[in-house]
Amino acid sequence: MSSPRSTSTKSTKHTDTTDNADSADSTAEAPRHPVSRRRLVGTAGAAGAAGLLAGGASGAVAAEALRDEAPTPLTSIGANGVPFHGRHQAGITTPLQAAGHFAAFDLAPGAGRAQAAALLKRWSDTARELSEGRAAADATGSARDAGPAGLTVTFGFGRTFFDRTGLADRRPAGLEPLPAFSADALDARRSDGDLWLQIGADDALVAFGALRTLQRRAGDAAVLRWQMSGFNRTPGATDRPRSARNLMGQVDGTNNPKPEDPDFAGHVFVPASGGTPASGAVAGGGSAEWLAGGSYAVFRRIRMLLDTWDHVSLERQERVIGRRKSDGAPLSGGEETTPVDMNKQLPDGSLAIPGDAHVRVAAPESNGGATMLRRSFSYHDGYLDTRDGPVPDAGLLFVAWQADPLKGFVPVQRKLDRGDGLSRFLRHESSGLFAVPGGAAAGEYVGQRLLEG
Ligand SMILES: C=CC1=C(C)c2cc3[nH]c(cc4nc(cc5[nH]c(cc1n2)c(C)c5CCC(=O)O)C(CCC(=O)O)=C4C)c(C)c3C=C
Ligand SMILES: [Fe+2]
Repeated sequence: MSSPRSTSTKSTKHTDTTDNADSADSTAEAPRHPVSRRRLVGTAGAAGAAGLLAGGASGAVAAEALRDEAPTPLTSIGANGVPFHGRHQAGITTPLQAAGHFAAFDLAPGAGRAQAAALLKRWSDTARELSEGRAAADATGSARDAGPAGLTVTFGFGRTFFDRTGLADRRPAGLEPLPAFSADALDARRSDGDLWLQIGADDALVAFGALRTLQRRAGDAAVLRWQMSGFNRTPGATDRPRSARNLMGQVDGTNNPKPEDPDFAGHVFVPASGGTPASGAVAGGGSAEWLAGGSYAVFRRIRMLLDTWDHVSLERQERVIGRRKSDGAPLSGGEETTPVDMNKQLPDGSLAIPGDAHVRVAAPESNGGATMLRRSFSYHDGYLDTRDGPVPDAGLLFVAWQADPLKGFVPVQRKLDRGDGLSRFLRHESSGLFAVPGGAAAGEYVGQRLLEG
């Protein structure tokens, strides 16, 4: 995803770009790392701080103030907090974090609606406390000493959840199973699930602490079905905020819809009743009002055939995507953010963006306007033994967010399945489709409107 990340000097920066930022719970116990003045001095820069300390009487006062400061402040990354409460769950429009975990759970035999409700309440409380940086919520100790580091936890419901909880009549129409695609090589044991968690943080220990704590707090109600881990670039690793890169080396996320686009919410979030009927309705008609403000997540583990890719010339790699590898600029000219000119011809009359280039085949204009927000993590799970020797088990934990999978992922993947130059370098190995409820209001838990409505 491309959302540029801004740096901040505040202790709890609201990185989320939508309205989660207005609803942080201010009534609970204090976060474990309040801002300190030392941090503010630090923002003056090394030279400024050195000048202060060397500056005679006033320098001595400043030095004393620094010594008396407690606790030692966090860097801006550790101190960043993303509000848990809001109209939408955190982790959808939140800028990509450095570490990510995905996990699916099935309700335990005998667990039904009551157990699911208690579980979602437990998980929501834990996620809120962890995202506020409250040490007591971390059952592992692995996140001790750190701030929330931009932690987000996002919860989703799979198709089977509604059968297990006796809520089949409230299952939204958008949860119809995804069609089979010809390139699928899906592992059923690592696909689907009653419940889905997406965890992201800018610190690997914080992200792990959240995963493990939430898994433990599943208790007897749910059992882990599958779990996968991913990563992105660490914020601050580049000279300026830049789009992500994937493991093929491409700039990835450039042409994502932007929160400031007038139709962004319509593409990404399920409207209240009266909006698109298909996504916010139940299968037999009627409204799935509980999903208003929510979204649908399509999750795919897509392995990249990196050894094959690495043997392809740079020119060919760029034509497979339709963009330059160095800076992500379209092959039709300009820079990264220049709109792609699909009709541009080269002097020999051929198309600058080839007919099977990934960006041509995937673009909304090639798919009746189909639009999704891609927010993926790279993964590397070691090496696979093959006849040709070890090959990296690496690729993309692809996540697409949309108001309606039939107007986002499905038509685009159908098209890619048939005519995408990139697909011969990819293997889709696992898949899931989840209905992600809107965010919880203060005092509420995620999914309460479904489970208690
Ligand atoms: C079904 C949807 C998509 C899948 C699956 C998918 C996999 C995938 N994509 C890349 C790399 C890039 N994708 C880019 C653009 C792009 N991809 C999709 C959809 C899917 N990609 C869309 C809708 C778009 C935007 C098209 C447009 O409007 O221009 C790009 C270009 C940069 C960008 O805009 O993000 C790259 C690079 C990989 C490696 C991959 C599977 C592993
Ligand atoms: Fe793509």
